[in-house]
Amino acid sequence: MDVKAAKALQLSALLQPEKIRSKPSGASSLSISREPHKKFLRVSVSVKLQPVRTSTIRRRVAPLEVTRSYENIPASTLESGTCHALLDEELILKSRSQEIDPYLNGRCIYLVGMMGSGKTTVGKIMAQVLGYSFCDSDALVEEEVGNSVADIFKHYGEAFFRDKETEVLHKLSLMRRFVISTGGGAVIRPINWKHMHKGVSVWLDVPLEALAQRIAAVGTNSRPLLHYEAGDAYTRALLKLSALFEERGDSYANANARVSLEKIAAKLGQRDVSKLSPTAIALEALEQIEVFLKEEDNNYAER
Ligand SMILES: Nc1ncnc2c1ncn2[C@@H]1O[C@H](COP(=O)(O)OP(=O)(O)O)[C@@H](O)[C@H]1O
Ligand SMILES: O=C(O)C1=C[C@@H](OP(=O)(O)O)[C@@H](O)[C@H](O)C1
Repeated sequence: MDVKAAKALQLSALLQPEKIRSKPSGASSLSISREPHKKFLRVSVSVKLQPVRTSTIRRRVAPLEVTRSYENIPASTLESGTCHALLDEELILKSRSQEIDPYLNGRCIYLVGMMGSGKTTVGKIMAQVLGYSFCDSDALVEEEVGNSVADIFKHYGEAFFRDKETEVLHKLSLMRRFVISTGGGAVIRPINWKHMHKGVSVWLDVPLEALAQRIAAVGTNSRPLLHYEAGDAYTRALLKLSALFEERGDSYANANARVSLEKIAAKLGQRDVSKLSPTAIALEALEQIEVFLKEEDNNYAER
């Protein structure tokens, strides 16, 4: 074991009671190994915590267990403390997911938002931490039609794609324990909301400039509505995204919870939303879901 790195990764520093509202049960382990070329580390951490009961819902409280392996971490990253932050986030995510689990009661989570808002990236993290399965409604349409989204738009048109999207959302509304990344345009049909309201919906609200940056970086091959023939990628994407948002902004606001990247950045004292990690966004999503679910629970109790 690398002693300097182990010191940098004191487990006690991870157990911040005010953040995770839990206390250690004593079971924790850490192993660190150095890759042969000496620059990279493999870190494996396992922490088991006994949560303190805070919710009003009666439930059995399971211990909180997080096991994470990080491959190819530069030793400098670990020693700088970045690793602490990653592991802290992991524990907080897990704690938050346990907090909302009994209120969710197996209902699916639907992520809505513009193209490139991070529904897939953030959704996978949420599914993992909640012990849910993840699925992407676009991928299900592609599977059913046997073509990529881009080819479906090209050969059959948008209306055909929208019908398939509605069919897929209907099927998903009969399922439990899924985090679903929906297509950016799924919000425009009221019938889709009828399906999505069977679960809990979350709007990932990302400033259009940040979206345009991401789209310009990955290209528009899989996003036919943003396709452009020529010109500056960022400007083209921003123009198209702005036009779409003009039509859809109100529909996204139908979601049960809203995750505003601008608000997260303000909370963290950051100026640039593009610096926010998908994990920090997933954490805010769980917090906003918790707010919605507790309000729903209170309204139910008052009736
Ligand atoms: N928080 C983030 N910071 C930086 N890039 C991100 C973030 N979230 C997603 N991305 C990147 O943006 C692109 C679109 O993300 P994706 O999850 O596919 O969005 P969506 O499913 O909403 O279309 C991907 O290349 C992804 O890696
Ligand atoms: O905004 C839209 O109308 C669309 C978004 C895409 O999904 P992502 O939001 O996952 O890119 C995909 O469903 C299709 O290209 C149409």
